[in-house]
This record gives sequence, C-alpha cells and structure tokens, in this order.
Amino acid sequence: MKRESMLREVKVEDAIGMVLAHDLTQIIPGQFKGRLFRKGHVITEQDLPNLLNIGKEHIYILDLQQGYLHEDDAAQRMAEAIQGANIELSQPHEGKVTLKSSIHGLAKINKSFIDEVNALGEIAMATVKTNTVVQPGQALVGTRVIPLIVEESKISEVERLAGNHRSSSSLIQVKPFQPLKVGLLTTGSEVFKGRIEDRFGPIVKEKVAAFGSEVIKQRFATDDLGQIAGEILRFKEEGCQLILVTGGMSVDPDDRTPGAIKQTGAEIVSYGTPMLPGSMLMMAYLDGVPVMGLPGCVMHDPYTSFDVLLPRICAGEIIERPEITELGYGGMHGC
Ligand SMILES: Nc1nc2c(c(=O)[nH]1)N[C@H]1C(S)=C(S)[C@@H](COP(=O)(O)OP(=O)(O)OC[C@H]3O[C@@H](n4cnc5c(N)ncnc54)[C@H](O)[C@@H]3O)O[C@H]1N2
Ligand code: MOO
Repeated sequence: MKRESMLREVKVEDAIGMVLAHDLTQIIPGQFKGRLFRKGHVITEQDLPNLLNIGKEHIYILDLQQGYLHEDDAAQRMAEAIQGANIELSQPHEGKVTLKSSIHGLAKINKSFIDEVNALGEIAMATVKTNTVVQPGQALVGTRVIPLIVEESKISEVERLAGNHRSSSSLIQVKPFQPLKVGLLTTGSEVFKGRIEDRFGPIVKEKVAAFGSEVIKQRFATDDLGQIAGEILRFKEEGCQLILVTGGMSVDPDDRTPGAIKQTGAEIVSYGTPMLPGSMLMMAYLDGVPVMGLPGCVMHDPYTSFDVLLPRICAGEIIERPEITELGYGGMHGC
C-alpha cells in the first residue's frame, strides 16, 4: 500500500469530531513556537478559527497500515536505539524526541554513525558536536523522520546500524567529570620576585573547579629549568593527578617551561597546538599523569586550547596526538 493512500485529506469544516493524526504547530515570531494542538485531539467547532489562523484548511485522517510507523513512534524508536549513559528521553513532541543529558559532563557523539543514519534519507538526527560540555537537562540529540509516516524498514535499518556501531564504540553518552587533584606551578621571574601580582593562578583554579577538580597546591618558580622540572616531579610524587605549569611557553630565552617538562622525562604528546588562542600549549604525560604547559593567553582569553582539552582530561580521557592536530580546522577563535 502506498503511503499517500493511508492519509485522507479532510476540510477542517468537515472534520469536527475527527481525531488529529499529529501535533500541530503555531509560530508567532518573537512570541511563541510550539504545539497548538496535540496528536489525538478531537476537533471541535471552537477549534476552527484557531486551525484556520495557523493555515490549516485541511487535516489528515490517518489509516496506518502494517509495516509503517507514525512520526512519533519512529522518533521514539530511533531515540531508544541510540540512548547511552546519562541520557534521558523526552516524550515525542511535534514528531521529535529529544535526548537530554542528566548530568554535567562531556558529550560523546559517534559522528560516523550519525552521518550514516542521516544518509539514509527521510531522517533528521541532529546532535551537538562531540566533546561539548553539557549541563543537566541540556539537549544533545533530536530524532525525527521527515514524512508523517515512514516505512518501518527504514527505522529497522537505523536500529541495525546502531547495533553495528555499538559493538565497537558507544553511540551517544555523557561522561561524568572525575574530581582530580591538581598541582599548579606558576613560572616567571617577574611573579617569583614579586615585581607583579600573579594573575594566572586564580583563573586556572576557577577553570579547574568548573569541572569538579581542585588545585590542591600552587607553587612558584623562577625561569630556571632545573627548578621548574624539580617542582613538576615533586607534584607527581605528592600524588597530583594533573600538573599545570603556567608561563614561559613561547620563544624568549627565559621561556624554559617546555624544556623543563621534557627534562622530567615526560612523554611529549605535542608542543604547539593548532588553535588560536592557545597555540603555544604543551601536552605531555609523566608516567601517565597529564602535564600541561599553559601559555600566557590562558590567563587573558576566555576560550583557548586549554578550555578544549581540560574537560576531556577531567572526563578521564587520554589526549593523543590526532586529537591535538584535529583542533586546527575550526580552531581560529580570534587572537
Ligand atoms: N615572537 C613571538 N612572540 C610570541 C609568540 C611567538 O611564538 N613568537 N607566541 C605568543 C603566544 S601564542 C603567547 S600565548 C604569548 C605568551 O607566551 P608565554 O607563555 O611564553 O608567556 P610569558 O612570556 O611567560 O608571559 C607573557 C606575559 O604575561 C605575563 N605573565 C605571565 N605569567 C603571569 C602571571 N602568573 N601573572 C601575571 N602575569 C603573568 C608576563 O609578565 C608577560 O607580560 O607569547 C606570544 N608572543
Ligand atoms: O598560546 Mo597563544 O595565544 O596562541 O596566545
């Protein structure tokens, strides 16, 4: 049976007592956008002016046959197929189901799966970008089919793809942040000798606290390679789970931080991060403990490569080189 023959078009004047087959939306720019009539509503004479005001001179009466799904059921099945950890589903609304985060965390979205689903046609599965920091209740994904009724086989295909991808990686989930003990080393002779006040520390402490971690100790060092390296090793011995070193990250003779991080024996993932601001950031691991050299811009610019990498580290992820190199495309944030 063809889809069209399951839909009977009825003039609204003749539809009194009939049942609406889907939610009907009203949009008044700047004032309202939402559902004016709910699916299943029985049309009354009083509804006629409102229906005509939103441009509905006809409504569909639906005679759904075996092998087809209503838009609400299709949206619901797709949402259930992709749901992962710390995700809640909304009720279908105007043909769409929204997947929301139940926690403050890091959204992980399987891009290749989403691309495959959207390539099937007649489907709109829209997501936030992977690695977005999300708040409780924030929408991550909306699932919807384009027609009012869709072949069930299309939704089965989405479910099959979901099963395939799930076997190797997750589809949609939110990772919680883990509370890390952070050591903060502030370098620079001008701060160490009291010529200027430290402005880096308070900003780094605030950024770390935003993900539930804590700077347990801040120490200061002059621009001496051995002293900086020694303080990093001391933080490691004290059990810090993340070590942050500020300043001295660029090209002047007094910029000793990259050399000092190397001298500790840390494995350097990258010196230089293709993002502006934040290009001079160093990412390294010292026996599995992340060590980051933070350039001066972190103190000054609200969004740098540090703000991209910190939530991932707080969510327990290991930063590898490809994740750094990928930052370049789309990484110009004005600097
Ligand atoms: N010729 C080049 N110039 C710059 C380059 C470059 O590659 N070639 N890189 C630029 C980038 S990117 C950055 S970011 C900055 C800063 O890099 P540094 O991390 O080396 O910063 P410093 O030289 O240590 O300090 C710069 C500036 O910030 C003040 N400062 C540093 N720490 C503190 C602190 N804890 N509290 C208050 N103020 C602090 C410092 O006194 C300097 O005024 O370099 C670009 N230039
Ligand atoms: O590390 Mo720097 O800004 O790219 O400002």
